[in-house]
Amino acid sequence: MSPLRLGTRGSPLALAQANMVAGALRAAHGWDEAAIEIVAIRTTGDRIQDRALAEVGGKALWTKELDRALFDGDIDFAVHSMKDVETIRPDGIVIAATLPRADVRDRIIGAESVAALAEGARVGTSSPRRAAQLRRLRPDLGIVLFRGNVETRLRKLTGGEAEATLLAAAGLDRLGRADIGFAIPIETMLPAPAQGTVGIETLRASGETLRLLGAIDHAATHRCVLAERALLAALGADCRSPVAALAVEQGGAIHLRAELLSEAGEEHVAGETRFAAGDDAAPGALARDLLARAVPALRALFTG
Ligand SMILES: NCc1[nH]cc(CCC(=O)O)c1CC(=O)O
Repeated sequence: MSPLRLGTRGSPLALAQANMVAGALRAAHGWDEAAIEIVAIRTTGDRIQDRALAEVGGKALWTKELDRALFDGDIDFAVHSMKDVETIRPDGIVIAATLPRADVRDRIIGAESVAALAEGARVGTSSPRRAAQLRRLRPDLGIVLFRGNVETRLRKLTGGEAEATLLAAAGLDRLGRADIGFAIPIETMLPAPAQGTVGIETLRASGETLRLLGAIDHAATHRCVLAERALLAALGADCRSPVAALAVEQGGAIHLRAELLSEAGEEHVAGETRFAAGDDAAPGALARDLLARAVPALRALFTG
C-alpha cells in the first residue's frame, strides 16, 4: 500500500497535532510507521508575521495552500486546528473527523489571573476576541500586537514587549508546555469557537480515505465543533471576529454559549441555548437572537 499523505502546516504545534493524528490512525488500523507520510506545507498565514492578520484581508490564510494540495491530489487529507479554519469551506472539502477536544481554556502567562495584572499592564495578543474580552474586563490594560507561533510569543514576553500574554491551553499542552501560565475560567473568558479541537479534512469524494479517517472521529467533539461553526456561519463571522463560543455535549444534549464583543470591548452581548444533538437549526437561532439584542454598532461588525 502506498502511504497516505497527511498535509499540515509546518509550525511546531501543527506538527505535534499531525503526529497525534498519525498516531491515532496507526493505532486504529494497526498500521506501521510507513503507512502515513507527513507533508508540511507553508501557508500565507505562516509567511506574514509582521501585521495583524485582520489587516491582511486575504481569506483562508491557514488553509488555502492545504486546500489546493487536496484538490491537486498532492495530499490525501489535511490536519488543522479547527479554530483557524475558515467558516465557509470550498465545496467538496469536508471535516472527516475530529480528535477528542483538549482543554478549551486560555491561559495567562505573566500574571496569576486577569484580575491580578498590574494597573495599565500591557498584554500581547493578536486575537481580536482576546483583546476585546480583556478590555471589557480591564479597560486600563494596554493591548500590544503579538504575532508568531507559541515559542515566538513567549520570547517576546521574556524580551519585555509586554507584561503578559494569553495562549490556548491546548496548544501549550501539546507543545509540552503544560507547566506555564494559569488557566482562565470559561466564566471569565469564553474561548474561541473550536478552540482545543484538531480536525481532519478531506475531499467529500475521497471514498476510502473518508472511511479510514472516520474510524478515529470523536463524535461528541465533532458535533460541538459543527454547532460552534454553524453559529459563526449564521453570524457571518470568521476566526478574526470578536466572537467567543463553546458547545458542551452531555447525555445527547448540547449546551451552546456565545458572546459577541465590539473591538474595544465596550459593547457586549451574550447568550446560551440547549438543544438535542441533531437539531441543526439551534445555533443559527442563537446567532439571530444575539444579533437582535446587540446595539447597532455591534451588530454592524457582523454580516449575518
Ligand atoms: N490562532 C493560533 C492557534 N490556533 C490554535 C491554537 C491552539 C490550539 C487550539 O486552540 O486548538 C493557537 C494558538 C493559541 O491561540 O494560543
